[in-house]
Amino acid sequence: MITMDDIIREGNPTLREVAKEVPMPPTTEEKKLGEEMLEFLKNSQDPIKAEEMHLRGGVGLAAPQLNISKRLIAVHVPSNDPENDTPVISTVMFNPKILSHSVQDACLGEGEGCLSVDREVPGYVVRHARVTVSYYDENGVKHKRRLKNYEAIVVQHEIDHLNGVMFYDHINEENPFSLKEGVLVIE
Ligand SMILES: CC(C)(C)[C@H](NC(=O)Nc1cc(F)cc(F)c1)C(=O)N(CC(=O)NO)CC1CCCC1
Ligand SMILES: [Zn+2]
Repeated sequence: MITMDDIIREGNPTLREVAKEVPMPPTTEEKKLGEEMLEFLKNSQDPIKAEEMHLRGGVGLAAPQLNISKRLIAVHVPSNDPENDTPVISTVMFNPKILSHSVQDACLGEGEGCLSVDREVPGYVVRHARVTVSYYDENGVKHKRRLKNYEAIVVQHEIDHLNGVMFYDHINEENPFSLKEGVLVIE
């Protein structure tokens, strides 16, 4: 199973590569990788397992972070409502693609971090507020899904990893907390 030791950190050139499309349908090995990535996220959000395995609570993971330069991501975003056990999104996406996006932008009020970045990088990471993504599932079936708010941010953060982009590439160097008119701040 995947642990923090399998996650490469900034400085590893793989994080700056453009990952390769996965031919559909995925091979057994690629399907297994997707499942393990999702399992890592679930484990990382389980207090007992996270403590046992020294995992950072993760909501998304891209294959390049495992030094595998393939266009494959996993996202597991829990519901905000503590009463609700159903995650907002929990899926493996092969060859995810942003088909369209809102004019409106958004950012997380607390900025972003990254499982591959062992330091704080303060500043707003401005992204699209809403996106329509297409992707293939582990059976090679094509899906199209509209995402908004936090889950839209997570998927954009992971797709960035497939293009060699790190969250801090989006932060305004002159003024990390500058925001244009109309940008939605997600708390
Ligand atoms: C870098 C880290 C701080 C671990 C971040 N987690 C997170 O932001 N909060 C979190 C953790 C949980 F377990 C449950 C929960 F609802 C929220 C994260 O997983 N990522 C994913 C990543 O590094 N992918 O490559 C960074 C996030 C920043 C914005 C979107 C993803
Ligand atoms: Zn990341």
